[in-house]
Amino acid sequence: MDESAVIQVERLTRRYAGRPGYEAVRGVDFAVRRGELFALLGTNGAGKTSTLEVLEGLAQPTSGTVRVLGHDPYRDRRLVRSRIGIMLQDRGFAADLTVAETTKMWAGTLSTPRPVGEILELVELTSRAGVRVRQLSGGERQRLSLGLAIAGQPDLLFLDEPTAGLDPENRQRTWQLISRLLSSGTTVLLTTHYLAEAAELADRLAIMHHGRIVGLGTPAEIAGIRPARISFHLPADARLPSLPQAVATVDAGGKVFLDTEDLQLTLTALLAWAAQAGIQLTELTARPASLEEAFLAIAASGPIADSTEGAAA
Ligand SMILES: Nc1ncnc2c1ncn2[C@@H]1O[C@H](COP(=O)(O)OP(=O)(O)OP(=O)(O)O)[C@@H](O)[C@H]1O
Repeated sequence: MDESAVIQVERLTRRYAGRPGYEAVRGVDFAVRRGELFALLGTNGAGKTSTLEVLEGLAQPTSGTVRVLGHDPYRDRRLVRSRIGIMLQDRGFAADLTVAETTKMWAGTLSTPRPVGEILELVELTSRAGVRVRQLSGGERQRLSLGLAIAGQPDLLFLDEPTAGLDPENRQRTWQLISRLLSSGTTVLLTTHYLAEAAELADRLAIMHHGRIVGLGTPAEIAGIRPARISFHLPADARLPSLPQAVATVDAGGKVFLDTEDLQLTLTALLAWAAQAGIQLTELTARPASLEEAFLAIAASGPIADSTEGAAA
């Protein structure tokens, strides 16, 4: 066990009653370090929610060990609950209460709540304090939900799809709020379907696929499983030599793409050749693979063979 970890998950499995032999989570290991934002990504039905429910103390693992802030989140729920915040996707707000009343009511249930004014300030809802919840926009409602999640000054914050359905401007605003929380030392576990969100916010991330973790690392490390890409136009009479580590393709418009495992090596060779031959490479771009490309490659890989699938529970 890593004693410095805020969340420690070892060989976690989760099987649902009524689906004999079907494991939604199949031996998952990961640790979340103090102060980091760790994102859990996955294809649909990959097992993110099933994992999250165990971490939040809402369900027991079928097997394996989970520690949250040093405790078993299910058995020691009382100890853990006061130190975590959970932002739910669909919090059932009372539509007729105002923003301030909703926040005050929630803060009243907590042992060490922040003052209501501070909560509203943190999620930029001060000017909406007297507005009824039913009149809030989708973005404001999500920010209220975030406000309630941080009301108890949690050491650990669970954010389940915090920007689902938001427009780009509101998404950016929520990202800024989350970044601010991180800089104040809160540890965050985020699940999201927006890869750009994970790329922007996550220190490290895990990609789940069919109940397993199939990629774990920084966004750059995960993106690095796919080749980098160089693209350019060549003059019609030029012939490209063979370049180290590169696989070349040409599209119908004559644009050349070089996929490479070693961007620096291939690019250096390309530029040296062009300089020596006096060739102008127009519209030249070079970039590493994106998190999205890596994710799509993983998602396209299909189910992972597993001897427990279909076996008796
Ligand atoms: N209560 C349940 N009973 C039986 N099977 C379930 C139950 N909840 C989830 N499952 C199944 O377990 C698998 C994992 O589901 P889970 O909701 O954890 O995935 P997810 O990664 O959160 O998916 P999504 O991104 O689509 O929300 C899916 O095949 C799902 O149908």
